[in-house]
Amino acid sequence: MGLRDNQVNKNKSFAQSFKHALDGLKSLVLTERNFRKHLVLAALAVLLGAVLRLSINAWLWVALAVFFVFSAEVLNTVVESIVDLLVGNRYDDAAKKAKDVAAAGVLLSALFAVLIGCLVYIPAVLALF
Ligand SMILES: Nc1ncnc2c1ncn2[C@@H]1O[C@H](COP(=O)(O)OP(=O)(O)OP(=O)(O)O)[C@@H](O)[C@H]1O
Repeated sequence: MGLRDNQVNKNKSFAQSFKHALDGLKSLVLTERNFRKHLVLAALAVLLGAVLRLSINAWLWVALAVFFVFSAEVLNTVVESIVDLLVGNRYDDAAKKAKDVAAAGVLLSALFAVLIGCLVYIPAVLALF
């Protein structure tokens, strides 16, 4: 992934912790296709929100939905990585359950985002007419 510095001991400073968190973000963007799709959709939601001049209350709901989806993607990627580390390419029922449930978390968060999107953007668009 191009992120290896071979460190295996604990971070010694906030700067080091922060750098590794940024490495994680970089890894998400570079390796997770679904995360990139959600990033683009979030950018579009922010753009549309700016055009529609959403209220602060509406922005809070949009932000909650966006970060909920991002968090679910992060958790999904963590689960996939750990499962792959443990079982590799071998089929395993527990591995399937872990990956499927993690994916279900992303699906639930995306449904929540769609719900918030409808509740926030439809009235904002209708208010233009
Ligand atoms: N080792 C395994 N044992 C059993 N089933 C597995 C295993 N690895 C993957 N699967 C099944 O294949 C599906 C896809 O797994 P994969 O690791 O490719 O996820 P992915 O393509 O990264 O998923 P996503 O679309 O969420 O990014 C899993 O949801 C699971 O049902």
